[in-house]
Amino acid sequence: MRPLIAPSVLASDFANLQSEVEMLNTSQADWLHIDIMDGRFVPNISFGFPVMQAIKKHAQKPMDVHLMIVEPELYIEQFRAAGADVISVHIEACNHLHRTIQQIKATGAKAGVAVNPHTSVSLLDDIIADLDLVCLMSVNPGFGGQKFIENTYRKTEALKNLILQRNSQALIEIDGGVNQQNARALLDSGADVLVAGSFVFSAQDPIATIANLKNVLK
Ligand SMILES: O=C(CO)[C@@H](O)[C@H](O)COP(=O)(O)O
Repeated sequence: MRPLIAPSVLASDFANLQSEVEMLNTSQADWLHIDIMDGRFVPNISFGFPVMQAIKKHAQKPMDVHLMIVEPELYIEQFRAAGADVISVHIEACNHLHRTIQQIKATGAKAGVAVNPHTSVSLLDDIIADLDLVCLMSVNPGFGGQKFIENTYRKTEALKNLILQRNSQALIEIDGGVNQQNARALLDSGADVLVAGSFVFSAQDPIATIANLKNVLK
């Protein structure tokens, strides 16, 4: 049911990862958003396969994996084996995006493309029909806790139009700076999935915060 809520585990307490994942299991979160950073595509390093596998062991919800890495095609099968249900690669990181999307689908995972704030969604025109998800970055990727970029509303509308035009089934995911203030307007612009990291994990009551996001249209 729209919206899907995908808390970003990057903002969780890594020293208590099991209990954070168990908290998400009991919440109204739909997916767990997993940010993989390589220190090359983005100026930060997050975590890799062992941590993902540890999360998967306790997670009762699909893992939505956002690859902020160069040459993602080298690791798709490994991410799937580590428990990814949705795999998104950056358009800016792929020389052969169509091939990489087919590679993701061949593993049985859903295939997504992530788009940096400066990249026009018009570049997705010839791939949109093949996608399950487009992750629109509403901050520059690499860090949690950044300020939401307002141009995202316009971009979401443009992407929604493209999806309708091309008869695509792709969901629109918004990632970065999402909170209770902008959630409603994002959904009105066409968003389907809201990623929220610091807004959820720095809240006094993350379960209630997730519920409020989930029910923002009611
Ligand atoms: O991909 C990223 C950052 O690169 C995001 O998933 C952030 O982790 C979202 O965190 P908040 O902006 O909600 O704190």
